Parts: sequence; structure tokens; C-alpha cells
Amino acid sequence: MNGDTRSSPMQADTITAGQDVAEASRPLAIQVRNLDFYYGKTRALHDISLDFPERSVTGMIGPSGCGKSTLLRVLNRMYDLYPGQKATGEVLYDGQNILAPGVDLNLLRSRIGMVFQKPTPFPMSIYDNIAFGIRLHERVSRSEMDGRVEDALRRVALWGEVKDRLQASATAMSGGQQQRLCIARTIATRPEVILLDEPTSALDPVSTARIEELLDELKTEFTIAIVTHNMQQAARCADQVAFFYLGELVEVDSTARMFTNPRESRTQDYITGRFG
Ligand SMILES: Nc1ncnc2c1ncn2[C@@H]1O[C@H](COP(=O)(O)OP(=O)(O)OP(=O)(O)O)[C@@H](O)[C@H]1O
Repeated sequence: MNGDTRSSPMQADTITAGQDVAEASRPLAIQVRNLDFYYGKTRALHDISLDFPERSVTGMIGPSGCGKSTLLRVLNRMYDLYPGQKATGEVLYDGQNILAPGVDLNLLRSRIGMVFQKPTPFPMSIYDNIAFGIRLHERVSRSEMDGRVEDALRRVALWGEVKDRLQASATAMSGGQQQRLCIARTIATRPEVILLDEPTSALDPVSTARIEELLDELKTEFTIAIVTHNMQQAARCADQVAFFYLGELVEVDSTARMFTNPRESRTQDYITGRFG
């Protein structure tokens, strides 16, 4: 994994079954190939192959327990923190299979950042929440750090709200502010990919709308994968949508096609609310 991966050499020369041709013409940030995932002996993902085009939003939908979060946690090897969990197959990122031994996991997680369902600010100041991740990976001067913190907070439209209280505790912020802070913390380390696991499910509609607007801006620079239970959110935010069912990827296609003319009856049933 080297410095700038924005000009990834990977192209969608092999189009994953069902993947939309327009999406497939973009360079790819991540290619998942024949991925299986096990919690102990239980197989939670079955032979998943899915492309994540660069600088676009991939929405991951499906009923509870179908494996969406599991896949997200594979993409930055978060599962490695838990014994007994195992992934086989390939996840190609920056020309490398990140499931292989010897991958620098700290570096990987700084390149593929993650935002969780519940806002998880560290119990420290707003400033230090952002600075913490940067300090883990880089040595920067105080003035550069000030600039990086300001930039990250501006990107998530928080700067105006917090610039006069950067030393206040992050845990005293509202839920919506905390989630934007967590996104700022993630982008401050300059990742290429941002994984979001139901990032707005604990937020009110106004905070949700702000995060969705933010995603629209962030996708000009970052590759985004978002797990959501909210069909409207997937329709509003995603460029392509992947539908999972019982650990399998049923289909993936452009958002427009997925919500108007899905190929599979299971997808149709799910998006029209017949189950899940
Ligand atoms: N730590 C774990 N140990 C054992 N099985 C697990 C664990 N975490 C998840 N599973 C199982 O793996 C499957 C996929 O779970 P996962 O959380 O990925 O689904 P999901 O689609 O994200 O669900 P939800 O929408 O409810 O968050 C489920 O059958 C779940 O019970």
C-alpha cells in the first residue's frame, strides 16, 4: 500500500454479474472476489464478488442479518480484532489482496476509514478527536495540525459551530454533531475509502439530511460504502446499490435501475417492503 492510490490501475475489465455498465466504466477502488466469511463455523457471507467504483457511493441494503455489516468489516479487516472470525477469497485494494498475511493493518485502516452506527467520539476535546488519528500516522507541526483540524471540521460543516470551543469535550456535542465529528476524524487522516455502517440511524431527520448532503460532497473525493436500512436514503445517496439476502449478494446495479427495474424478484419484494 503506497502513498497516492487515487489513480488506481484497477479497471472494471471483469464486470461483476449484474453490475451496471456505466458504473463499471469507472476505475475501481476495491474489488471483492469470491469472499466467504465465517464467525467460527457459521458462514455469514457466501461467495461475494462486488466492485466498489472510485469516488462514488455504493449503498448496501438487505434485511437484518444478511451480512451487510460483516462485509463492511471485512473491507478494513476490522474482524481481525475478534478471534474465530475468518475471511477467504480476495479483497483487492491498491493492487494488493488485503486479506493476505503481512498487510499493515494500521495503514490499511487509515486508508479505509470507518464510521459506525452510533457516534463514537473519544472522551477528549473536539480538537483532539481530530488530531488523535493524524498523530497516529504522521508527525505534523502544531500550526499544520491546527490547519488539518480546521479543514476536517470545515469539510463536515462543523467549523462554524465549534470553532470557539475546540477544547470543549466532544461528548457534550449533540448526536448529529458527534457523528459529523466522527466523519471529520475519519477524513482527517486522508483515507481513500470511507465505510459507513448505518451512520444516521441514531440521528434526527435534520441531522440525517446534513449527513446525506455531506456524503454528496465527500464522494467527489472519497470512495464511499454505506450500509443502510433506509430505502429512501439509499435512493438519495447511492450511485450503485447492492442487495444482500441470507449472506449472498443477490444483485448490484445502478441506483436508478435497482429501484425501478430490479432483475430479481427478491430485490423487488424487499424494496417494496414485502419482507425485511
Ligand atoms: N460476532 C458474531 N458472532 C456470530 N455471528 C455473528 C456475529 N456478528 C454477526 N453474526 C451473524 O452473521 C450474520 C450477518 O450479520 P451482520 O451483522 O453482518 O448482518 P447485517 O445485514 O449487517 O444486519 P443488521 O442490518 O441487523 O445490522 C447474521 O446471521 C449474524 O447473526
